[in-house]
Amino acid sequence: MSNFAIETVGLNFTFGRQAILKNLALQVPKGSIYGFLGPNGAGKTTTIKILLNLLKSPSDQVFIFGKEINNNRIAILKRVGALVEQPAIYGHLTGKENLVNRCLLLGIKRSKADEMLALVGLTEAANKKSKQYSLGMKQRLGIALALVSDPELLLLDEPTNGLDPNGIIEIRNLMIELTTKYNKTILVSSHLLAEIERTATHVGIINKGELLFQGTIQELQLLNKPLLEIEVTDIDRASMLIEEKGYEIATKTDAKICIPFISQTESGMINTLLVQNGFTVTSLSQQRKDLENLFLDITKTN
Ligand SMILES: Nc1ncnc2c1ncn2[C@@H]1O[C@H](COP(=O)(O)OP(=O)(O)OP(=O)(O)O)[C@@H](O)[C@H]1O
Repeated sequence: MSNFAIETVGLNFTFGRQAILKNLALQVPKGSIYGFLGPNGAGKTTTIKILLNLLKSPSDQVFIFGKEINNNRIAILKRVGALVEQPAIYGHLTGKENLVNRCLLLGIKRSKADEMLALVGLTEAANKKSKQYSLGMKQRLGIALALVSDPELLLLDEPTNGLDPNGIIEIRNLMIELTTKYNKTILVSSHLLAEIERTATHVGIINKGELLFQGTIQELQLLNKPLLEIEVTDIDRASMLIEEKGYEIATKTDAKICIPFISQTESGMINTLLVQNGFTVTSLSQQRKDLENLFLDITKTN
């Protein structure tokens, strides 16, 4: 029995002559929230469509619950729910009617609709026309629709795109609840490192169709160590002083110096050092790297 809900083995995919996915080896452990991270155009949606057999993969490259996808399409898809691009919602129907429709279609008892509304926090809006829903409510209804058949695996393509901070938190909490309380496995794509870091247990980073990193969130955090950003007068002389004292300069621009963050105490000591040597420190703050800088680090380490 495979411990992976999803496994791709050297997955290659082309659109015409353009290679979109190159030797992709995803391993999504059962019960995980797997953050599938990459910039626009990296190949996330294409991968998700392949995992749903909406795009056909070469044989023996995609396995869901240990079974090859092309040969076990129906059996696999029964166990998978998805939200890809826009959720398929009928705007003229209420949230509840949308869900009841889906229940009838799948031969599932209607009471499941109320259960799903409660799960995604839409009970109060159940009888409102879904075209009047906010974007966040529509996304939650989309997830509820994907959950009607009680799938073990949920594929969510950028579910927080365009949501306000509250909407993002609601989706985040829902994903955590679904894995911890209901034993689901979730693959969620995003182009935002900070967003993935908040929920994922595992991460895969894709760029131009290649998997640059795959591991646990702890392994990613080891790579993504925070920086101390120092805005100070006379940058060149200040950075010489910092280096003389044995600190490594990560980056330097005309406006600021970044060094690896060590501790609050150490940051205070650097501040004192600069001030005592006649520099004016205008800002001292801890920063996380963004996705682009993380890419540079990963490429360097590889
Ligand atoms: N139907 C198609 N025909 C040809 N090329 C396509 C098609 N769909 C996607 N592509 C190309 O495949 C590449 C990967 O696109 P994909 O949508 O998978 O990326 P993504 O990581 O999901 O990015 P985004 O966040 O922008 O959706 C892009 O270069 C895109 O232009």
